[in-house]
Amino acid sequence: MTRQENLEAFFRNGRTVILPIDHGCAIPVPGLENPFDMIDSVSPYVDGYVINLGVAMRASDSMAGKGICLRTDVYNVRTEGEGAGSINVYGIEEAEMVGANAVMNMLYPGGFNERINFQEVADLIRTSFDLDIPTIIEALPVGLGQSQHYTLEKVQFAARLAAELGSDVVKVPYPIDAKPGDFRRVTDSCFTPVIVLGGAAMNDDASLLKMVEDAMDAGAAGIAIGRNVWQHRSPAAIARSLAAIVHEEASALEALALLKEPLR
Ligand SMILES: O=C[C@H](O)COP(=O)(O)O
Repeated sequence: MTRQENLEAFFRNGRTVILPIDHGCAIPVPGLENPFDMIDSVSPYVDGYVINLGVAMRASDSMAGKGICLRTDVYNVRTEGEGAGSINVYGIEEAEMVGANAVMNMLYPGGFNERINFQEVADLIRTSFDLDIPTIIEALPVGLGQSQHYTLEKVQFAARLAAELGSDVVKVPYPIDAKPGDFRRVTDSCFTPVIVLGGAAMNDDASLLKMVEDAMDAGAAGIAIGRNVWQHRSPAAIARSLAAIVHEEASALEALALLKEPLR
């Protein structure tokens, strides 16, 4: 497949709903004990998955026709501590080996380890051209779980840095200080598609859906939301509501009402 064809595996009309279930390489994962059951249950509502090599090696039928993004770094928050950064352990060859359509790696501008991290990301992007497998760089100011640093100004810089380094798609947190419309500053200053992650489970459907509505209204190309889906009381129902906002231009209120409708 060409680089563009691989990228298009994740997008429908330029928009995407990706389910990341790669958290087992970084943080405890209550709710994700069986990643394959999770993949089966949300499959009708998502366009792709972010997974680690161990899951990718055991790909299930429900993943057929979906975009597969291989996580290339690892980070154990329990031993390293928050903000310690991650280590790049896999690359483009492993992605090809498991038939992935993209790779994902963290970028931590302002992190204590940024010199090594920037070089690892650059090396990954450079080698991605050898096999035409695109990169989705997850740009987090300072580090994973450092949400106090996820301000509009720092997220805007992080997104731009990822794009400048050559990422095909940039994934960022929704800024903690963004008012409706403010996220446009991030999407306007980033010349790649920008997708939004979810962070720790909010346990607040209305706030989650409003955040996604605001992000999409401000030019986001989609979402890669993990814990707020797979730790939800009904992962399939919340995935359906998120997909309604991203793909059908449902409002947050309509998506909230949809949560009460039975699943097919
Ligand atoms: O790869 C995982 C992402 O960081 C998104 O996951 P999250 O929505 O649980 O933050």
